[in-house]
Amino acid sequence: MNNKHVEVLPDKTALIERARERVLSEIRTAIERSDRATIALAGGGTPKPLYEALAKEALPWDKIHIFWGDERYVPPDHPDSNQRMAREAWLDRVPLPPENIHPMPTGAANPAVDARTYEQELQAFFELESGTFPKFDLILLGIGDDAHTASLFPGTEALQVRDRLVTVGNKDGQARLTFTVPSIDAARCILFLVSGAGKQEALDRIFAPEANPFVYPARFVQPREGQLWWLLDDAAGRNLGVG
Ligand SMILES: O=C1O[C@H](COP(=O)(O)O)[C@@H](O)[C@H](O)[C@H]1O
Repeated sequence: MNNKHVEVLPDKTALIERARERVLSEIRTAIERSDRATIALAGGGTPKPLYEALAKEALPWDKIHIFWGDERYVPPDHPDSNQRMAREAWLDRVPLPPENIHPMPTGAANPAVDARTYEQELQAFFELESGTFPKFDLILLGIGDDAHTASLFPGTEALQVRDRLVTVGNKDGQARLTFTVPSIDAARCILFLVSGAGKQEALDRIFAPEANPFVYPARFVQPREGQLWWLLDDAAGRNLGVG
């Protein structure tokens, strides 16, 4: 796959700085191409300093639309909410028009209903024909120690869903909302951020020539036409033999 780029940065500070550069470049390119930039965010701890760095940028915020690639099934003010983290670290600190923020809904008391609602929002926003997937300008992703990405967890039904944009993920019996594999793979650019020794083993399996993607779900991420970036810090990526 010649659209795959892997970089190992010396430490987390360098990783975040490189990610900031890449995100700004993708935003610039998208706005030049279509006068708007569509970005789907990751949750978890790794991207938080990136979001804090982006909050300091002067950008054409009215042209930037923010979505999420996955969400914990909790209210938006819950400490585990991916939306809450991104709002606190970034979105609430910049003049983004409220209508440019497109959180995953979690209020229906039924994750399948909320997944369907978000799917419809994406279909309307991207003006999608039935059976097609949105081309996000950028999808940010992380991985867990178990090689999950977004909320696509090992051995779960969500991994098999190919006819939906958004589905219900399952982390140890707890519902999540998540982009499906084809929704991720349709993006123009996918940027993984991975930090820390705890991710080393998972990365080794994700990058191995052969391993079961149902066990190591991040292996499913293989964009059809878009660019795939893996930015790793040394603690995570030192076994991979990448310069
Ligand atoms: O639960 C999640 O975990 C992954 C990885 O999170 P991290 O804390 O190890 O950075 C994240 O990418 C995903 O969006 C999130 O919901």
